[in-house]
Amino acid sequence: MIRFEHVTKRYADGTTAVDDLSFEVAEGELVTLVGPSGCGKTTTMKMVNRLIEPTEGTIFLDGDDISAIDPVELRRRIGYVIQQVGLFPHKTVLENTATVPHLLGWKRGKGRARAAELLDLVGLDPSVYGDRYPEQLSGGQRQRVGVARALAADPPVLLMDEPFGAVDPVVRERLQNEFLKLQAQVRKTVLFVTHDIEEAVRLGDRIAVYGHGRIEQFDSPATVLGAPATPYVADFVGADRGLKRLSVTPIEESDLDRPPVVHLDDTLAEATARLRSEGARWAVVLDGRENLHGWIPADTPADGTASVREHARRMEAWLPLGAPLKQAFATMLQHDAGWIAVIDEGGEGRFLGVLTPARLHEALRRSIDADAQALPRAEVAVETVATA
Ligand SMILES: Nc1ncnc2c1ncn2[C@@H]1O[C@H](COP(=O)(O)OP(=O)(O)OP(=O)(O)O)[C@@H](O)[C@H]1O
Repeated sequence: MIRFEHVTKRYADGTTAVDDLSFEVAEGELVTLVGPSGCGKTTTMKMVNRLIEPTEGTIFLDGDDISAIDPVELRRRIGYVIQQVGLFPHKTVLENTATVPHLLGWKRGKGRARAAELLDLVGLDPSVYGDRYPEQLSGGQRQRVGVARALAADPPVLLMDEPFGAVDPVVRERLQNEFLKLQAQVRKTVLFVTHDIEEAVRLGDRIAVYGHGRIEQFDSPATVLGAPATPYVADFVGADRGLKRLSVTPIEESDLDRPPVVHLDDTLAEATARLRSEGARWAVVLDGRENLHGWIPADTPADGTASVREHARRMEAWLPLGAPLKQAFATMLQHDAGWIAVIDEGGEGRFLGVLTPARLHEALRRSIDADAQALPRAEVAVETVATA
């Protein structure tokens, strides 16, 4: 979709910002460009929409050499989001979002309808925010308008230059999550510039780690973290890359423990007697369709006729299979839970098992070793020290 072939950019003062760069971004792929300040990320990005012209080499968009495409026509195919959102202060949020459809000569009604749809998509209710002016929004809300505006003409390609750089870490993480959900729906081809390795790892399908004017490594987040190609990359991703891996390592079925299970309609006396005989302190409670309901402690006092249903406790700490280990860890902390329930990814809610801190640790170590040994994670044996 976007292809760089031997692209070099030398500025008039002799600075080589980009040096013989070749890489490709596939359709629907999100590639993050990450590296320290001044390494050529923005220059790379601006060459794609011809805000900057390369000194040498060729850039292709969908197979077309962009130097042969009229820049105005080219920019219609490319949404652009930057850190200083650049909203028009005297226009409302809805008008700002409809800017590009307006420029494209869409009928006013159609442009506004599209703008309202997009505001909704980025989590801003158009009936609440549509008539506000940019100064009446928070920084995070302004960034969302910037994203909505870039998507308004439905361009196949999005260029995003530190779009979440100006907001605090909490809002930033929320915007990143929202953007990932949005991207899962719209599947644009995205080049995303950031100097934050955490952000690059969370968002990118692949990451291009920049050194000076060159790409040092172009790989999946897990590979960049697990097997940095050069000492420079290892240094850039940092000594805590084991921790960062938490965000890119999904919960797999083989990571789960299978504790005792009881059902809502079981009698309490039978259920607790069984748990005690198995030496279990608690059990997961499922409904008739094997979906997660909650949990019950083995020492729940049983009076004659009660069923599990009346004494089961709701389980708030759960995640779908495939969620990153980091989220599992955060969920444990948030709910002060010694384990979390893991359910079917498909959204049916079928209970699969539980993840404990020990198993989480093991999954992380296995994931790191798997990369080093180029093996699937489930096949890696790790030695663990028994704590019980
Ligand atoms: N117009 C210009 N004239 C001369 N040199 C420039 C110009 N624009 C950028 N540079 C230089 O080119 C190099 C790459 O700049 P670029 O903006 O692409 O880096 P970056 O990786 O995006 O940095 P940052 O993260 O700080 O935005 C830097 O050394 C910069 O000083």
